[in-house]
Amino acid sequence: MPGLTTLPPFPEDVPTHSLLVVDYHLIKEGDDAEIDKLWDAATKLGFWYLKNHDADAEVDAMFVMGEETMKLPLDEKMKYELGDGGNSFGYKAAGTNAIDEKGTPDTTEFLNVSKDDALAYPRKVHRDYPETVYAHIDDAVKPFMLKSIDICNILMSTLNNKLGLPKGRLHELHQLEKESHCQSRCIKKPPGKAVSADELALSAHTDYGSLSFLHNRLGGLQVMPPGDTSWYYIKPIPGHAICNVGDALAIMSGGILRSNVHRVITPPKEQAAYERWSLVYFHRPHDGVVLEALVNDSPMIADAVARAPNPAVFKTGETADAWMMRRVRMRRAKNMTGPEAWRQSLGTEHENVEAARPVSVSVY
Ligand SMILES: O=C(O)CCC(=O)C(=O)O
Ligand SMILES: [Fe+2]
Repeated sequence: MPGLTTLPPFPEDVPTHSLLVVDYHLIKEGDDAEIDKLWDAATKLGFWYLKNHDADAEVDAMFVMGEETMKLPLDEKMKYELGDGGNSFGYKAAGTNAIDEKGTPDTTEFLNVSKDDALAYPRKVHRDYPETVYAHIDDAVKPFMLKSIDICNILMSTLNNKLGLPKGRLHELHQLEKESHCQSRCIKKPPGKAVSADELALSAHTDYGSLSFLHNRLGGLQVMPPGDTSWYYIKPIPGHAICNVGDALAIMSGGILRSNVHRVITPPKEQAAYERWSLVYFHRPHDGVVLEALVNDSPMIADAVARAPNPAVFKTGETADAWMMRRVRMRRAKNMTGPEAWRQSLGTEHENVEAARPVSVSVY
């Protein structure tokens, strides 16, 4: 099982970025100092470790489900492939996403399960999934989703209050009962070809949605901190999830919350020879929510937008649904017709990466 295999330790001698460690229990209890720490993390880098999340058993069960699914014959998995139209639920085969504007194919497989399909099971909302998903719907998929949703909701409402928004405002835009692109994602990356190669598994991106609740075992995830031009590994720490802010919350908050650019490359040093597994829950606004800064709900947000060098970024005019589908569609290798297609696949990383390092978008 991916979570339990003995893996080489994360090396000490690679450039690593430390993250603040936020204690979920303390956040839930409303501890002021811990809430300030979360605020610091969400506004400065947009990434943090989350400890005491009590989701380890659910995460391990999802890795079992993910491994069983990835072991199915390719032609079976292909029955559930996402396709090239912008759908993000189902199986993403290796080689179907582009990692650059030239259309270089990726090497990672995903299994994305919709929150709507999982929670409505046995009713189908969006699509069917491989039999392994249904075999584990009650012992893995639903428990993982429900736990992740609870955690994201608590973090989000804490940020809601710090942003000076009326109580429950962000919650109104992320209603569980409404259809959304919320999903779990299991990712499998094959062993790297060369120990030293910076082979890209996921090219530089920002996450589409509001909050991501990530679990990985091997290194490979990297961030480019604000104002920096280098990539730094985020060290996986047992029992610590990695959380990050996505574009939707960055936009709604007028840029106060940071959706930081990140990527995944071959795990460092001896870890490169191993399969890399990761698991994410993506918390996203429900379909139909227009992505724009909540300037009428918070003076703090209104002020941030008024001072922004490019306020247009915070009034996209696009719904969460359209935003997601455009970006997913334009990352497909088949649709990658050049720089304009690549640009359309980007979210706020366009601004972040361009500002920090103009060459990195075209390199990766
Ligand atoms: O696999 C990881 O560590 C990160 C995955 C990620 O960034 C994503 O799926 O958006
Ligand atoms: Fe990501």
